[in-house]
Amino acid sequence: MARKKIALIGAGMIGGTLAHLAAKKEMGDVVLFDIAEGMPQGKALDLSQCGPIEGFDAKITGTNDYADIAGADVVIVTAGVPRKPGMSRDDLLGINLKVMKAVGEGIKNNCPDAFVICITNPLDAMVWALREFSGLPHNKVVGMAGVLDSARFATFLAWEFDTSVKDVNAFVLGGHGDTMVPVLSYSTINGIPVADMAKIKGVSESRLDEIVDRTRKGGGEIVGLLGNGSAYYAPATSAISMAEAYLGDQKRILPCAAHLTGEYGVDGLYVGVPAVIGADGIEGVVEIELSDEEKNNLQVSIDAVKELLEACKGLDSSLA
Ligand SMILES: NC(=O)C1=CN([C@@H]2O[C@H](COP(=O)(O)OP(=O)(O)OC[C@H]3O[C@@H](n4cnc5c(N)ncnc54)[C@H](O)[C@@H]3O)[C@@H](O)[C@H]2O)C=CC1
Ligand SMILES: O=C([O-])CC(=O)C(=O)O
Repeated sequence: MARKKIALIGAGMIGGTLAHLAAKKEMGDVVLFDIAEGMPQGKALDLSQCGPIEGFDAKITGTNDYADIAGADVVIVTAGVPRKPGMSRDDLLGINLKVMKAVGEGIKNNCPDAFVICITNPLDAMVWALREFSGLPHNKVVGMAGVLDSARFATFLAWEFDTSVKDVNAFVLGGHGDTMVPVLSYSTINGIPVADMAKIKGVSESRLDEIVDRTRKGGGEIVGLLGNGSAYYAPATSAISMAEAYLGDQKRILPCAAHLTGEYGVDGLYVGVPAVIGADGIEGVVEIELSDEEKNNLQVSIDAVKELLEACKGLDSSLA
């Protein structure tokens, strides 16, 4: 069987990390695309030279030509600009929307059968715009955020309960902004609801609220610490798990920005929900029961995403 082809659009911090992970896991041959000349070629050369040490068989190439992503099975998009301290993700909308237009056309013209994972921020608006510009089926274009946000939530819960992260199953719904909805009622420590574990361990409700708040602001915390750029190791790892679910037809239920057509009362938007990823891309959305408070919080997050889509339509009339 021929090797799969993974195209990475954007060869910056996340793009380079994605290339390394994809090669190390032998997911397929990797093409790193960027508009910066020389940079993707340089990273590809450097990463290729990990091969003899790590013992992976994967061809890694760098390019500035969209023709080289032809026939890709998976495309992961990180092209664009990250935020700086003091900025919100939404401040990136204008600049990254133009990038999505170019990337969407590149994908449409070269690999229209690919499964496309968008990472560029502001995520829920950019994945929607990328889908519009590329014209690919909605089930083949998805946004990565929920896996990352849930991993942050899980990390903080594991630290609080002094337990292995392997036993924590934490869950975040909604848009990838400060209004995201970490859902404690569906988060467990090896099946034990977090609320029960909190009682056992003497963790107060207000402490759990602090963990929820830290999760919501998890991206900003790292932006503030790095001083230049944003998180990249965990974002890349998250997207790789989604690509693996597709390539391996794993039917994993992963929180991701999926196109909704009525689920959760939402029509025509991309919002973070539990979605099944398999060989057909997004094969379904799982609708879970939420409390009134959780529903209200989700609505706030959905409204924030809607506002961003209106802003996109105002900036690019082809989206209106
Ligand atoms: N969805 C999520 O959970 C997360 C999203 N992000 C977002 O991911 C994006 C990328 O982050 P990093 O890799 O850290 O940024 P980076 O700045 O290191 O890399 C971005 C790359 O995109 C390239 N680029 C710019 N315009 C392009 C175009 N038209 N075509 C192709 N490439 C182009 C740049 O030359 C640069 O190499 C940012 O928008 C960031 O906010 C970051 C972390 C998590
Ligand atoms: O916070 C940012 O700008 C990058 C991002 O989306 C994250 O790390 O969650």
